Amino acid sequence: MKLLTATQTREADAFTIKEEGITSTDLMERAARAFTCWFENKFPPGREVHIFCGPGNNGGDGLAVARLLHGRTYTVRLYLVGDTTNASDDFKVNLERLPHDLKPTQLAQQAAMPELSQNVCVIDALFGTGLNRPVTGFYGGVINSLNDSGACITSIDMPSGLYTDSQTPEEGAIIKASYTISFELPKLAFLLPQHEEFVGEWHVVKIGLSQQFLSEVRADLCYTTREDVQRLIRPRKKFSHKGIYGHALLLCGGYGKIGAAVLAARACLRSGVGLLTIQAPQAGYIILQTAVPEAMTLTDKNRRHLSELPREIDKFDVIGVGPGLGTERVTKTAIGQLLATSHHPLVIDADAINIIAGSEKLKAQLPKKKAIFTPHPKEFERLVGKVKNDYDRLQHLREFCVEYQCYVTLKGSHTAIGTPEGKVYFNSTGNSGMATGGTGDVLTGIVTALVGQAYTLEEACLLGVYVHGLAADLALHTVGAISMTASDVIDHLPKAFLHLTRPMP
Ligand SMILES: NC(=O)C1=CN([C@@H]2O[C@H](COP(=O)(O)OP(=O)(O)OC[C@H]3O[C@@H](n4cnc5c(N)ncnc54)[C@H](O)[C@@H]3O)[C@@H](O)[C@H]2O)[C@@H](O)CC1
Ligand SMILES: [K+]
Repeated sequence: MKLLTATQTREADAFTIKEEGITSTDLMERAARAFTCWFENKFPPGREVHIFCGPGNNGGDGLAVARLLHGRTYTVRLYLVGDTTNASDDFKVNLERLPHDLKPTQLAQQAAMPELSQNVCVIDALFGTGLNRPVTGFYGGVINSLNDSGACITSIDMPSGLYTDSQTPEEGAIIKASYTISFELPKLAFLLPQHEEFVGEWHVVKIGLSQQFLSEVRADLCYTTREDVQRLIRPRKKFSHKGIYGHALLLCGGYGKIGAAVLAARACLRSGVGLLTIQAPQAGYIILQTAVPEAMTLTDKNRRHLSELPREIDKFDVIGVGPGLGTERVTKTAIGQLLATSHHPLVIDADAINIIAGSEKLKAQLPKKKAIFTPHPKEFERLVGKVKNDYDRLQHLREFCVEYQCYVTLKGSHTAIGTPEGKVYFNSTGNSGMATGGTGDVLTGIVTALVGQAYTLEEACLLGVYVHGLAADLALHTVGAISMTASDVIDHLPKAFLHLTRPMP
């Protein structure tokens, strides 16, 4: 699914209106109905609902929603905020359409703000995608009062004051919504961690924007949905054998962190790899042979740390490297050797990222279009330097992927996958239970297995990250977020793959 900018959203609206031969007021009515339908399912009738409308079409939505909720036994209080004499045309049409027994209150100064108790619902229809400057002055004061009221705020389309696809200036006030109901598609702003307190829980409601426009519009940012990844999965063939599904090598584990190798290996095996070999320091031999009997284990000459590469390295289809390695000198040398000599696709995680991040020479040796980095935000900063905010991080992500012609899965609540072409895909699965040690090692194992099975690197990133989050979402039902461990995520991989290979409901 593509993510559109505010400008593209306006174009999509206009295209739809033209294509269907409807008026913009008709489209607004559709949006208002879709919002109202969500609202009615969430909040039982009889609730007191205070709706605050700004001067644009977002305010127009608010007026139409007020009319619809008023007709459905909610107690509606309606406020027109600021100067609405130059309001948008559709705002004016919907103002006219208000029933006689629903009289709006004009709010022109801060002192007129109503007292709101904590148990009322507030609908925020001040500004949507048409915001073109930071919200200050009177409107800023209104936003701050709404935030301070403690009432449950539901925002129409956007939390008012938040920019849709760029950094909101510091001085701008922003609504802190409990819920944000977005029309047709999510917005980039929803996917960035720094906006959590403003966006709250977000949902998308469909308003029937033109499918032709959406399929033809150029977008470098996407949001990966179940349909997107289901299209990628290749069913296994009846006459297949283990040789077809790739031989993966994991260079993982160090003294005290052999568990990381166990997790990566178990996840790799649960993700369909044909054969798996692990090269680990001697300290890991018995542990790995016992914990992961399906994998072959090669022992390093070093007792505690990785210090060498396997002799027959050419026979492997993919190499996953990093979890639990440590950054000893011998290990740095081995990683240097790997980048200097091997031509394999590489999945690079944890300490392997840290080692490469510290050396321009190693970065320059990265094989073009053959490396996938799987950093968490701190590891990513080691690669690219300190970032100022989430938009800056995204910019660095795109630049790094283009410069080094590599893939990066930047882990987070909506893991962002950067490609050598400068595209970014945001993931849609996963939950806070994954914020625990070892889940990254699991991702390394999954992505390594998929590359081994000859998925393209982009496909392996998209599918791997999605299925990793999906397994955690399924684990949520049995173990919950607090108790979830990395092993629980592995244990739910079979269900996750089953889920994806079943037809859509
Ligand atoms: N265009 C369409 O056909 C549709 C639009 N829809 C709604 O329309 C919204 C976009 O509407 P608009 O483009 O009219 O924009 P908005 O309603 O988001 O805001 C535009 C108005 O706010 C003013 N404004 C912007 N920034 C301000 C600031 N910082 N302080 C004070 N005033 C400020 C502008 O001068 C303008 O009057 C969407 O978010 C959505 O809610 C939906 O009804 C679906 C259909
Ligand atoms: K809004």
